[in-house]
Amino acid sequence: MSFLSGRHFFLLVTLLYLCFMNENLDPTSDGLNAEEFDLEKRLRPLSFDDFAGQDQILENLKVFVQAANQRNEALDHTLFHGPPGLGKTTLANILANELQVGIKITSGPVLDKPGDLAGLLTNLEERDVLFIDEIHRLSPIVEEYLYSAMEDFKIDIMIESGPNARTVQINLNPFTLIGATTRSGLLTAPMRARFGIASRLQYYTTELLTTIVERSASIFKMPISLDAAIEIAGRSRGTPRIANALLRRVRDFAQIKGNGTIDIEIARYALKALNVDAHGLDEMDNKILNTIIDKFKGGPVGLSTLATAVSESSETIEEVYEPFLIQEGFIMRTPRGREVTDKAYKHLGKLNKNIQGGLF
Ligand SMILES: Nc1ncnc2c1ncn2[C@@H]1O[C@H](COP(=O)(O)OP(=O)(O)OP(=O)(O)O)[C@@H](O)[C@H]1O
Ligand SMILES: [Mg+2]
Repeated sequence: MSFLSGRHFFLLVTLLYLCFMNENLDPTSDGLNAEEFDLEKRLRPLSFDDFAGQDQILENLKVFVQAANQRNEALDHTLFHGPPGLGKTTLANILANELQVGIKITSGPVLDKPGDLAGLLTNLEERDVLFIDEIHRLSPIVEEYLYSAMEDFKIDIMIESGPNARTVQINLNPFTLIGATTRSGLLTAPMRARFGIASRLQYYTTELLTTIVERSASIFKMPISLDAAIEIAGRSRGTPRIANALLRRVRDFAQIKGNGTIDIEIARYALKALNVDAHGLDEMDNKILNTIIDKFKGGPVGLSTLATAVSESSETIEEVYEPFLIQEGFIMRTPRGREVTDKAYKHLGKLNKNIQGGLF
């Protein structure tokens, strides 16, 4: 037994610990309860073919996956960024499926020590995917630890403690890191540079969301008319997650107050009862528009002033809320700041005093 010296024993224990450590996997990282999580899972597309929209991104990914499969190599590290609910987590899972490899899922805030990350990394098999959600929230020390793993597929682990402490380098299986973030502006430059593939997801058109609503309804075995699907899609803020959530609620109304079919009447009735905005704008969207109009005379107002006024961070406004409001023509970005459009006044039923002033 002389080969099992104290040092070797310590190393063995460390490795065993790393192998059995799974607590950082966080399947419900989107913060849903168990039932909603289960429904969400059933609706989540599993292959490229099930995934609607984001055509350019998908076309490229198909090529990269096919090439990696042919060469039997790990796919290059991939970053998905864009507002919540547009399909970043879904695409990470699809990539693992299409690569026919395993996926381990974790998120930035959960990994607070390099040891947590080491546990996940040493458990990856060749070509596996490690998905890190909210990757902008990794602590600097964990992030730095990730660099050599991503670049050279090597990590250093510390063995023993006190005066005998030393590091041992471990080779990892080649793997693919998939990162997702709603706040790409907060990613550090070295982190960003380590992703060979980076894609920004866009909001969905009403047509695309209509097909997503129809697909989800058929998974629920719930008959739905085309006009009802369009109505739900049009109020979903360009976001599949919201479309599916609205569909689930409308389905409840159809089951209890209707005849089990989703037609335009029950869809309108339900959406009214749910207080869903005609354009699908949410509370913060409306707060932003109201604030620019009421406190800043319609703008222009600087981003940080606006952020303070609505008690939200500038980055969140810029990366989560503003893109949709700009795309839908409710606000404009001017060199002097953010300005609401006439469409915003009309939407909120407010008088545009700037135009009135010019008339008299
Ligand atoms: N292109 C799509 N086609 C069909 N369904 C989609 C598509 N994109 C997203 N979905 C649906 O929307 C839900 C939310 O998507 P997902 O969880 O991938 O968003 P996300 O970008 O990871 O959001 P977050 O930033 O909040 O984590 C999925 O469960 C899936 O059902
Ligand atoms: Mg996600």
